[in-house]
Amino acid sequence: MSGELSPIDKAKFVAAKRSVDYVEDGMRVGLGTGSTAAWMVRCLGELVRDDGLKIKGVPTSTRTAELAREVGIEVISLDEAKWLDLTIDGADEFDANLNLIKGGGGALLQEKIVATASDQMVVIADVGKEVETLGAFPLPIEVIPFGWETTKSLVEEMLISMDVLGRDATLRMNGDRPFVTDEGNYILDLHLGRIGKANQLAMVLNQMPGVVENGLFIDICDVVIVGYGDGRVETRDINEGTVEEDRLDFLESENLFTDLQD
Ligand SMILES: O=C(CO)[C@H](O)[C@H](O)COP(=O)(O)O
Repeated sequence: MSGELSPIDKAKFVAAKRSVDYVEDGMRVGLGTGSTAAWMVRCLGELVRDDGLKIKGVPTSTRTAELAREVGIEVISLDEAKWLDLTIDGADEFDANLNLIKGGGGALLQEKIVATASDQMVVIADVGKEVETLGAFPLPIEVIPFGWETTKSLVEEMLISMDVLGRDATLRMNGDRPFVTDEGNYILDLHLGRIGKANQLAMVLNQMPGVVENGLFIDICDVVIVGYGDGRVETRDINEGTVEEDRLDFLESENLFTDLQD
């Protein structure tokens, strides 16, 4: 494949490219899922191939596992790794406290398990994912297929009782069939509009029978690397605030873009 990357893809790419600076020899690294995380996996693969970087990767989905193997990253399971130095993943939304909505790609369960088992979670995102209040992006929850319609009704009732703005839940589809996660579950997308008490909602959702996990990542993320379409990158660190602002030179990276897309 060839051709110009769109500004959003450039933004995703520069965030991904900067994130691999966090990876050191010998690390066990959680590998996220989604288009931004895929750039990061390819960048890591390049470092493994060309610079002899030695890492073990724990993928958060079968898709990411396939890509990681393809680009030459040694893949191990989370149980083999036991604990990770770092996880790098994308997000659908992030706010000023670095709380997130994740699961747009349907991998939220493994993503949350892997991120929680890591010393540090670094999120990579284009600037369009930044929000004042979480909730414009539909909140995914992973549910057991058994009785999913009953679970959906109970979730909707709970949203009414919590006075949440939007109450609609829709079953995520893959063509004319339900989308099925790597764990064999379904996804309900909650169209909330605005999530006032994200922590409370996350806890209530996870207490409901049939709900396996929700896509709110509260107090899990340490750093968000924000990419802009013009190549600028900002690093938002939970402890240090915005610590960095610079630009990745696209001209120098032109071959890399082409390589990565081929
Ligand atoms: O949570 C995720 C997958 O479950 C992704 O990280 C999220 O959907 C962002 O995807 P993209 O980088 O393609 O915009």
